[in-house]
Amino acid sequence: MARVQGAFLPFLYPCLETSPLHLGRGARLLYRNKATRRYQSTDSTIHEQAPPDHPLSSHLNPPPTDYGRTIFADKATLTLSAGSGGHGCISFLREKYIEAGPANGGNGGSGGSIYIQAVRGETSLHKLARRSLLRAGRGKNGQGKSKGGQRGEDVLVQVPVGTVVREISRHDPVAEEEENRRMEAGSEEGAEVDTKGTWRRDKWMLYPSSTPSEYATSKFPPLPRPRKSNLTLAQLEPPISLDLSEPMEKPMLLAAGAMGGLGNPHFVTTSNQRPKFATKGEGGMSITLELELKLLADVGFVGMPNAGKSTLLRALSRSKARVGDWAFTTLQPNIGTMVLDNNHGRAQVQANRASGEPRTQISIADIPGLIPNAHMDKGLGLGFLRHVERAHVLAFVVDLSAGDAIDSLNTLWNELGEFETLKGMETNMETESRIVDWKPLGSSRSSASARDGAVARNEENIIIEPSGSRSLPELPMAPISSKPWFVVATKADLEGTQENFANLQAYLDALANGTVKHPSKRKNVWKGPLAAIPVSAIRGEGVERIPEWTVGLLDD
Ligand SMILES: Nc1nc2c(ncn2[C@@H]2O[C@H](COP(=O)(O)OP(=O)(O)OP(=O)(O)O)[C@@H](O)[C@H]2O)c(=O)[nH]1
Ligand SMILES: [Mg+2]
Repeated sequence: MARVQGAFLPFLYPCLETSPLHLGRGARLLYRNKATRRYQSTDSTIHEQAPPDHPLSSHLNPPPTDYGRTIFADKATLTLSAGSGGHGCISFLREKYIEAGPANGGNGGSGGSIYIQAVRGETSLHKLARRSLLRAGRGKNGQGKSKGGQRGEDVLVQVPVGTVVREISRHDPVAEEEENRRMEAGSEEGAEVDTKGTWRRDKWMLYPSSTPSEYATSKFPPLPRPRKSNLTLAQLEPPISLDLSEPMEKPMLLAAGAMGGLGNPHFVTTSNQRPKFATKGEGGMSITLELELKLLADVGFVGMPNAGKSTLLRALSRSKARVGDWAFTTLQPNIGTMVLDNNHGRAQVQANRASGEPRTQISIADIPGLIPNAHMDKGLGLGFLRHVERAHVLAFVVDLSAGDAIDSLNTLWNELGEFETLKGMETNMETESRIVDWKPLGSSRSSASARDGAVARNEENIIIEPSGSRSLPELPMAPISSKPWFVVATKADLEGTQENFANLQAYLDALANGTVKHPSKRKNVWKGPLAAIPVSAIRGEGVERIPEWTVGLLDD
């Protein structure tokens, strides 16, 4: 590898550094503002140990190498596989003086089911996105002495509140078997399906010590109908489409485990008292789901690059978002959680007026910066606004030391307005493409039914297209301009920022009075109290007003 200039090394290759922080242990813990006194270090030698290029290194002014990557995903595609049933057992009673006792094989246990539950405390789908396949346990096989097999283990999928679940496809062996039987019965015009005497490897269990010749001669009864567990009644109707916007007390069943096979006592007849066969367990169903987080955070930060969004997030939460004195330090959204407590570890419970449940924390999304013409794909584009779009409240982070704050605010609003326009156009195009449904001559019926995921019979073959295998439509969202918002004016500690702040405040007052036009140039804008909160995130000053104001907006 070519040698890299020493000065760039810590920035480009943090992992190559011997000491990640250049700092002593005390420096890592130093946390100096009064609102966050809890983490303050007791190490008095701290400033002597800090290197000259980061003389005041702390949680809020960290060197660029001191950061933790947020592992975060707002989408996940997941295949859930319910447990298959255990096989039935072939066994006979054996006791003293009873040489050839009656059949006593137990039934197989049923497979594990899959449940889903929306819970508070989860903020991301990354754990599920990483797994991609979740399997419930298989039922155990039945045993001799009429012992039934054990049930398979259930799986509980816990997702954050605000997750939307949509089904992409499913494979249900029991339903398919039933469909096959129905089609066969239909083709023979109501004649009873005769499966007598046939042996199917996937359905029948055979007595281990029997010889092949015995099977060639032995008679099999008609195959029992595929069995479904009682739990399937509680199963959701396909295709699954859920909007889990409230925390759930009890889990909801997504896929019930399959039934176990029947033991050999089920096949005792007058002609065959000692049947040497049992049935295998049913196959478990599998469902492929798309999970998407509809609500990401309570507050979303919108600001230009280098405005101080990540520093503000660090000041409000224990986030380790990367901070650097250059544009586009943040390349991926950071989600932080601000605990509403009284600085002594006791939760300051605030009633959430909408649902009446207590609010103990606020989640914050910090996204990469926006620059003028971001909607023309300048900078990092507008893709990240997807995350802000899903916040309840927007906080515009404006740097008071970087030119006119009003101009910055207007630029940001302009980009949000353009984002909404682009989205509206996209939605219209999508709707149009759905309305115009091209059908080739003479195949109108087949294409219509294929759209619905039904069975489409072409001339030569049958196409079974899983419903929703095409890309799913975008989630409907409230327009950005209708969200409550406020401004956080940062870097208020720097010289000569007072005047800039005063102008900004006057502008917001004029906006609230209606003397100035809304900067987004949209119609249905949010009309509420507008505030500009001056803070110095790097010193942790003034930030305590942010949770207060946010809670007020969230509850209104
Ligand atoms: N003086 C002063 N400097 C600040 C303040 N807040 C942030 N900074 C500095 O501003 C620079 C940029 O801060 P970041 O938090 O990385 O800014 P950002 O908005 O996240 O930037 P991007 O992620 O690139 O969009 C850093 O050098 C911070 O130390 C503040 O309140 N006062
Ligand atoms: Mg940042």
